[in-house]
Amino acid sequence: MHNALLQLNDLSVHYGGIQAVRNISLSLREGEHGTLIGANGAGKSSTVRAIAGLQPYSGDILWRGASIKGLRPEALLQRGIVLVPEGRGIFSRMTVLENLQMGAWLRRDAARVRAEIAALCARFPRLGERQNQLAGLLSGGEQQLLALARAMLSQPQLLILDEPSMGLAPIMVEKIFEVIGSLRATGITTLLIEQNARLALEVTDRAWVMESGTLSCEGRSAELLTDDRIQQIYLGELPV
Ligand SMILES: Nc1ncnc2c1ncn2[C@@H]1O[C@H](COP(=O)(O)OP(=O)(O)OP(=O)(O)O)[C@@H](O)[C@H]1O
Repeated sequence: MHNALLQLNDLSVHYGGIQAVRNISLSLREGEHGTLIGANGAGKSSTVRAIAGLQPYSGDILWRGASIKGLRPEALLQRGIVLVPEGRGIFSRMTVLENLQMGAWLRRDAARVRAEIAALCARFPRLGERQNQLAGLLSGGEQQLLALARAMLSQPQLLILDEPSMGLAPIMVEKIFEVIGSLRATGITTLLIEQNARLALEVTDRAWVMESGTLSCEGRSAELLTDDRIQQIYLGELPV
């Protein structure tokens, strides 16, 4: 497809004899917000780990039309491909501030980074107030905010979020989704994996449904929200 920022061509991921992802192809345009939904074990995390260079794969992944197969995670980060992994990947024995600084480790514009950290601490006062505390002492929701703020400091062009609401209280899920929704105004392309399919479909443009390693359905998120089969299986709305 023309103008694709990211394109997966026949992507497969194996773990020994287990094939977790089976020849999937999809593309995401610049500025678009996509979501991968599906049951546990469908292959969503394996797919995004492959995109971020954390998982060997067969098939090909193109970034702005050129293959990025075999590139290390740092090289992909330099291109702007940033993954906030399931479980957040916070450095729990480092302070909140040190975690934020880690997000900018490839950057050379120190003054700008300091200004962006100050702005993020003002935007998320819970982080600002706890700058010098160990990140491991934050609540789950605060850690997720920290993971999002740290990812923003890496200047992502594609921000991949793997289960950002996992294990969070409803009030924090709301807050996290407010932040994810606000990314729409930034021009950053996003790819979201989320158990809460309704929320995921509400904040994205395009969706792919994964089942047993394959893509069983794709379409505009707004259309999938009203699709009977999707409603029954993924939105918990059983027919009467
Ligand atoms: N490191 C691994 N070694 C062996 N099998 C794995 C490994 N990681 C994942 N799998 C298997 O690959 C399949 C896909 O897992 P994956 O985590 O990609 O799915 P998922 O859709 O992200 O599910 P979840 O929401 O549970 O994370 C599952 O059958 C899983 O058990």
